Amino acid sequence: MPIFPLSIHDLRFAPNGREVLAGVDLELSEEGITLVLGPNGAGKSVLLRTICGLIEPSSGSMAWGGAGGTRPQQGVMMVFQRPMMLRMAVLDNVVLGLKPLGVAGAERRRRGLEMLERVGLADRAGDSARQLSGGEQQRLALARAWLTRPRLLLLDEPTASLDPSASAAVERIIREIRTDGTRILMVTHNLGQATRLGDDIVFMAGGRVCEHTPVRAFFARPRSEEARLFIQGELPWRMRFQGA
Ligand SMILES: Nc1ncnc2c1ncn2[C@@H]1O[C@H](COP(=O)(O)OP(=O)(O)OP(=O)(O)O)[C@@H](O)[C@H]1O
Repeated sequence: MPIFPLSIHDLRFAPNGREVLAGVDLELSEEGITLVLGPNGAGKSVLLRTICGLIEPSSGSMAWGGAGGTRPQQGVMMVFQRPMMLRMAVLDNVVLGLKPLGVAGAERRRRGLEMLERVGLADRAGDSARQLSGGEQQRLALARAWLTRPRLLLLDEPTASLDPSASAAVERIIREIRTDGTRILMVTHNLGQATRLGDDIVFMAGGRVCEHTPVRAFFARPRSEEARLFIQGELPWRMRFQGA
């Protein structure tokens, strides 16, 4: 079932009447890494969760694979800032997504071990996943998603609590996943990371997409006033004073 282009139009989410998504318009084509930037509370995580199907929007439309297309049953995965680790071994955790795809036990194990090798966790296959460090758990979570060969991978601040070397390892894996053909939409607060990884930037503020711009142009000449202030480090203050 086709996933791209994904066309999001006037998407709103207003729990208890408070607009968290206030009319998001966004078009995602087939390739690349799109970074979602914006101040705290802009609605970045909610947007990713809505795309993933974890949040039901109040109104608006998402057309998958062209006009009228509905959400595909498979092919969209999300990895969170604090990934979920079941009380099982690393290998059992990494192959979790293969069973619903009908992959048999021995083949699951083979693919799982191969994947752990790719993310540098092969020697930890038999350890308890919950004993891994934060960076190792994030690599495991990415490996688990990657193993299902998603067409679209949603990443919500995957390096937020990691040190620079663990972040660099995660960034390397994200690049490889992209090279492997997965479209990535990722939230980050790290502007350096955005320039290292991103092809384009979606900038959000106040529950809206203010602009969607190629990464170089975004940092050289942001089109929206909100993005300009954000890059200068001023947006959260202005929004507070304006009561936004
Ligand atoms: N499931 C939900 N139901 C109702 N409100 C929610 C839900 N999830 C988040 N919110 C609210 O939506 C607003 C935006 O939250 P969101 O987590 O999307 O912001 P964000 O841009 O990701 O911010 P941050 O950078 O701090 O993570 C917040 O006020 C939050 O409390």
